[in-house]
Amino acid sequence: MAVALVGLPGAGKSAVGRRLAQRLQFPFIDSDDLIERRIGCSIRDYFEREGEQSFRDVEQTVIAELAASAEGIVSTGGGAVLREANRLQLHNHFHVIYLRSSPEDLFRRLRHDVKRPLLQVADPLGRLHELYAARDPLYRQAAHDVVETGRPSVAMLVNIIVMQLELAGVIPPGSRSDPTG
Ligand SMILES: Nc1ncnc2c1ncn2[C@@H]1O[C@H](COP(=O)(O)OP(=O)(O)OP(=O)(O)O)[C@@H](O)[C@H]1O
Ligand SMILES: O=C(O)C1=C[C@@H](O)[C@@H](O)[C@H](O)C1
Ligand SMILES: [Mg+2]
Repeated sequence: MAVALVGLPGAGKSAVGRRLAQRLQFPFIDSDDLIERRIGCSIRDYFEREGEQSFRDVEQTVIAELAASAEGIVSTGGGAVLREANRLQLHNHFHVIYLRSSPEDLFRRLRHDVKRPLLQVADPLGRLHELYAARDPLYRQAAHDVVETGRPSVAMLVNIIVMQLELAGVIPPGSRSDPTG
């Protein structure tokens, strides 16, 4: 069983992915964490030092490795779908869920964030609109399902995804009952 979450920065891939993995008792892997372990520094520092393309090369290697072992819940970096090779790896080896959020929702969640290098600009909302326009079609190409994240809480999103995974036959029926009530 392998599920990958894709979506823009702040869509909830890490937050939802971690809770989903706990609920289903599957391993949770955040591809950004794997990359940071490999490069030995923060992604933000690596962007500044080596540039985005070098980061994307490391990201592609990590995604290919994850696809080869495809297990558990993987939350991907926001730009993981930019390369076609990554979109194919993800689509072919995972059940991919696109957590779709509007630029306005993302801006509300991330306006105080300083960790996401692509948003450290004068007009982060404008930047989110650009990222959304460029990437929404790519997330849809990679994905098997789309989940709207605007209103539901993280806990509600986990319930929605568990239901979708059951309907898609990715997990057996009965996984839906929430042990926390
Ligand atoms: N549905 C939601 N409702 C309210 N807050 C949320 C929701 N989803 C995520 N958040 C909050 O928004 C912030 C960003 O979420 P998260 O780090 O999971 O995003 P991400 O998709 O992993 O981003 P990145 O691509 O940059 O890694 C976190 O503080 C998280 O708790
Ligand atoms: O949206 C992006 O391009 C990125 C999102 C983050 O998850 C990191 O993977 C990195 O900061 C790049
Ligand atoms: Mg994340």
